[in-house]
Amino acid sequence: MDLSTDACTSSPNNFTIRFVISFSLWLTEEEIRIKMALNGTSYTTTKPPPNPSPLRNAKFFQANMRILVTGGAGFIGSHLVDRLMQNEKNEVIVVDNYFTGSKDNLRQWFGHPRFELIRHDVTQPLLVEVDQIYHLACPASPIFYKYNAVKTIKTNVIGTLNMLGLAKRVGARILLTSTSEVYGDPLVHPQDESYWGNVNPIGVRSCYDEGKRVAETLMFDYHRQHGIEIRIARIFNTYGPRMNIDDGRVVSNFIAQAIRNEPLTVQSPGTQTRSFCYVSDMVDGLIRLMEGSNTGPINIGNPGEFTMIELAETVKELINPKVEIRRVDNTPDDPRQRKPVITKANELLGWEPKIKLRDGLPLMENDFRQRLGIAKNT
Ligand SMILES: NC(=O)c1ccc[n+]([C@@H]2O[C@H](COP(=O)([O-])OP(=O)(O)OC[C@H]3O[C@@H](n4cnc5c(N)ncnc54)[C@H](O)[C@@H]3O)[C@@H](O)[C@H]2O)c1
Ligand SMILES: O=C(O)[C@H]1O[C@H](OP(=O)(O)OP(=O)(O)OC[C@H]2O[C@@H](n3ccc(=O)[nH]c3=O)[C@H](O)[C@@H]2O)[C@H](O)[C@@H](O)[C@@H]1O
Repeated sequence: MDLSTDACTSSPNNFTIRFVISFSLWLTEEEIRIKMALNGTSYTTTKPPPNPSPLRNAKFFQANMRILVTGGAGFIGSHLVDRLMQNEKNEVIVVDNYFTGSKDNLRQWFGHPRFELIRHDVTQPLLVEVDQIYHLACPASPIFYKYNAVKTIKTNVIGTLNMLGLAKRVGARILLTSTSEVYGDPLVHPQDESYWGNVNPIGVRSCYDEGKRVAETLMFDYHRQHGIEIRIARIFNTYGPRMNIDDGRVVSNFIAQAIRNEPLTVQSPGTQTRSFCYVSDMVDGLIRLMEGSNTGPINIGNPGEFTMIELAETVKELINPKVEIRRVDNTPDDPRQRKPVITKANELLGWEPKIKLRDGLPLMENDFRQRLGIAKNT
């Protein structure tokens, strides 16, 4: 046993702790943790989950895995639910406050014995018995997350704290959908997970960027301090069917504009870049991350990088060659470039995106045409 825990000697508390560490042959987990902290080493072991609550068996249907999806009525969340529901050993509980999501996205599962939908705001505590938590709840479109900035940061901080508290109580594994926006307006290009970012802490986007950064911090603090099993995905711009038509994000804007024969609004300068991932690839990456053994953070995104002018030209070519491309003002703090390094996702999860932008855009066009009631060639 290493007795050289001399980091602090003055405080009586530390003296007592050292005494206990030195003279106890059977160290409790808490004692080992304190000893490691005094040594300056980090504590990353994972506690076994607590005994399942009797409530875990309260329903007549016994799934192998009970999975909570927060924000499950939203764009990515509803596609994730579809995929999880395909496995008949899964039971899925969705909680959502419908701020940017819609019950319509989950209509196909209403009445299914393995599915439950709860109207709930994650800034309030939640008591359910689950084995896994996919924590997505948070508005994602800049227009919507800026609309009530204080609520956005509460959702990111208090919401994540509540879900971590739930994970701790029931011993569930929790996955956070973080964002490439933790890299801010990156000074390193492309971005890998070791980059700490360049984020404005007091800007109009900070409720989201800094909110997600604190959410990541909370995840790692619960992991180190309480042994919670965590997974963090850093998602890069994702697109696909079910995005809100007037969502404000660039792909949904351009597709809706092209279908309605309205000018495509390229925000200045138009040379800013993004890398767009199709939603089915994203869901595949999230499930692999949850099921794998790595905590992350792991970038999940498609490294194909496009300027906004290139995106507008592609949408024009594929959807409406007659449409005008119009330059409009940008919003503050818009990141100038963004492209993920996905080596970690590839090596640790065996994941890479399959759908190219040119193949994904028409799939989204079909969904938008159906919802807008505008057929092709009219
Ligand atoms: N789509 C992307 O490009 C992208 C990129 C990076 C990160 N993400 C993250 O992925 C997650 C899902 O994004 P999305 O594109 O599906 O967005 P979305 O807006 O479609 O979905 C978010 C869902 O969360 C719900 N929600 C918001 N605040 C809530 C609260 N306080 N309590 C309960 N529910 C709440 C909304 O009603 C909605 O259903 C978000 O956490 C987002 O930050 C998305
Ligand atoms: O993937 C991410 O990490 C983040 O990506 C997006 O944030 P952002 O990239 O700013 O998304 P958009 O609003 O779609 O803007 C992308 C670019 O398109 C431009 N844009 C947007 C809308 C438009 O009509 N025209 C246009 O040129 C913007 O100026 C910006 O440069 C998401 O909305 C965030 O939730 C997410 O976390």
